[in-house]
Amino acid sequence: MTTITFTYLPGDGIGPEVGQAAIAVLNAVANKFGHGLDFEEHLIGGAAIDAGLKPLPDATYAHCKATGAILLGAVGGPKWDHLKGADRPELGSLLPLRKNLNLYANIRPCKPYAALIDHAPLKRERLEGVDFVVMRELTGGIYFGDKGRDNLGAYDECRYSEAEVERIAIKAFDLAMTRRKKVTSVDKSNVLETSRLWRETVIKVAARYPEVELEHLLVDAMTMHMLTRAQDFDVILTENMFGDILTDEASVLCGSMGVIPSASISYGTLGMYEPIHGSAPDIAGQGKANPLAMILSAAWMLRLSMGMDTEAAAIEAAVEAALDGGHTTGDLGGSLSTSEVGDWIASHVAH
Ligand SMILES: NC(=O)c1ccc[n+]([C@@H]2O[C@H](COP(=O)([O-])OP(=O)(O)OC[C@H]3O[C@@H](n4cnc5c(N)ncnc54)[C@H](O)[C@@H]3O)[C@@H](O)[C@H]2O)c1
Ligand SMILES: CC(C)[C@H](C(=O)O)[C@@H](O)C(=O)O
Ligand SMILES: [Mg+2]
Repeated sequence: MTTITFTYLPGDGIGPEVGQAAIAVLNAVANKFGHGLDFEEHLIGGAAIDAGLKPLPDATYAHCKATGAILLGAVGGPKWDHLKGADRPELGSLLPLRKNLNLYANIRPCKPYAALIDHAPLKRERLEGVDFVVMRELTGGIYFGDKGRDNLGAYDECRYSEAEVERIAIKAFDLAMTRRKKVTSVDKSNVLETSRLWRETVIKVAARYPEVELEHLLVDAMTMHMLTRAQDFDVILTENMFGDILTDEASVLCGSMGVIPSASISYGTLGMYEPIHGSAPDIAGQGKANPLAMILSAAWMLRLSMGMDTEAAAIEAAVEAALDGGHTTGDLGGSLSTSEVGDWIASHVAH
């Protein structure tokens, strides 16, 4: 018997709500396919702080390292906003987890579901045929530079080494080779030196992939192109902060913040899987959160960390069926609660 083994980090706000829904679906997958399910739940972020621990407790980190497969809800929220630096949930837990596990490649897909196109705020012709993936660099750039306050004010240093740009560019070109063979690299090379290095390095890597078309766009213009000609993109390669911002924008194409999953990977099967959204304090505790991004993140964990393609596809088919049948939360026009959507998808997987 194969066992699905992972570390479960519900975190804060809606994290535990969407997490419960994903666990229900993973239970159904384990039953259906005759697998064992072996996970430990650990504290992270604000929940760890409230328990008198560090934002990333040693036991949490040790378990993540041991399983090498992590399913994370979200961290942070207004309750912990007064905290500074590494005492904050985001800086003290999520970022070190990504950095220390060297999860430098963050993959975020954008493919609007057919069932959502009619509900979308954008016109049908802007959405039909959209299918791109953002390859976001996750362990460098301004998030990880020196930051602080001095007598002049405040500063955040942004650094990239050529090696950091090269390895994420390779991931993007490798992915493009399995898709429509186009990479759009997004930078701010008209102003930033890190972006100039980014562009030079991407051009060097591109020379090794003669079949792949390479396009460069400046990030400000990209925010417009993403809404007006999203069909033109296949793999969008970008640095840490630009990727963060552009993928929240991409959620508008997909119908909601609650539908885009992500995988953070490096080499081998090590991976962390989390929705792109945050802890959504405005809807936390009300059963309103859409669990699809978390459920799809669990599917990616099965596929990428465990090689369970069939099991992942079964979850994705159930998500599609839920959308087709209107079994959704309010953000997608439905009337189900978070747990009801999770249970619907779990029972669809089971049959
Ligand atoms: N990976 C993470 O842990 C992560 C990611 C982003 C933000 N955050 C943190 O979350 C907190 C809140 O940040 P924010 O409000 O800017 O962003 P957010 O993503 O939490 O919420 C933005 C908007 O999207 C909605 N939304 C998000 N997820 C949803 C879902 N599953 N279903 C329906 N609606 C959903 C929210 O209600 C809100 O209106 C902050 O502390 C931030 O640092 C954490
Ligand atoms: C919470 C924050 C540090 C995080 C990021 O910016 O990477 C989040 O916005 C995300 O998209 O995963
Ligand atoms: Mg973000």
